[in-house]
Amino acid sequence: MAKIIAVTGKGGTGKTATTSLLIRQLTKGDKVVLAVDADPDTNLPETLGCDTSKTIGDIKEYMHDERDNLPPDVNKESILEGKLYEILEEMPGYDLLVMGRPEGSGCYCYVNNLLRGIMNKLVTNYDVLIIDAEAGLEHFSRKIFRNVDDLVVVTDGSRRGLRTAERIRELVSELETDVSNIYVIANKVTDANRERISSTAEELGLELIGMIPVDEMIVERDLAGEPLFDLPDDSVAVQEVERIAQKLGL
Ligand SMILES: Nc1ncnc2c1ncn2[C@@H]1O[C@H](COP(=O)(O)OP(=O)(O)OP(=O)(O)O)[C@@H](O)[C@H]1O
Repeated sequence: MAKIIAVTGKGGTGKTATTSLLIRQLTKGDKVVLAVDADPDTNLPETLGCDTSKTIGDIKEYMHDERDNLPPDVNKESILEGKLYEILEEMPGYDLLVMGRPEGSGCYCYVNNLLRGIMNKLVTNYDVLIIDAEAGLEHFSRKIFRNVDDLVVVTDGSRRGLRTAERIRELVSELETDVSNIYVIANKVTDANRERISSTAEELGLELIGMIPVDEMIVERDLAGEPLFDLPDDSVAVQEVERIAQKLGL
């Protein structure tokens, strides 16, 4: 069974940057990795340097629209499965799937039910599934992913950010998804706020598994519109993510 890690956090905290650096780290090992961009903003492919435009959202739309036009004797599940494999991007060291746009109006229960079955089957091909999840965790509520081993909440170092992490922890107990562990990563940490972050996290009972410093290399790449995936090994963010990956048993 694949280990499932979901990375979440408020927009702008560095959730996507952190996810892509965790994927970068995973490609250094010999695990078979599936990365899923489940954030409708869809920034992960760009951050990874992957030029993809095909999404699960498009397939869902197709199945939703064509459901009544498909001959009754065709197996809808195999059509959906075939389409899913068509959009599965094979990257060096990992595969990538993009969830894409949110559903249109109408009921998607039928498509989602099919999709859930196929995803559960697909996941068995991998050692690790890493999901860039949206802050509100809607996909989890829709139970596409039933069990998550590690939910990693990325936050900035502010007290408010850490409080958001606390709220996400509360939200998780209301989801119909089983989450085994909840961890917090503080991102864009500076020497000035490092101590304060760890004491606040402790005070709030949050399990802080890493503090990623503000990294000038990330800032430069962001300005130049370059991916973070190929950051050099001496990037301070890369080094901290390496330690975090170890703590996550990756
Ligand atoms: N450790 C870091 N040091 C410097 N800049 C960083 C760091 N982490 C992220 N950033 C920058 O912060 C910005 C937000 O990061 P990112 O896009 O990963 O956030 P996000 O939480 O995924 O937001 P969204 O959901 O809106 O994409 C980007 O410009 C990114 O380059």
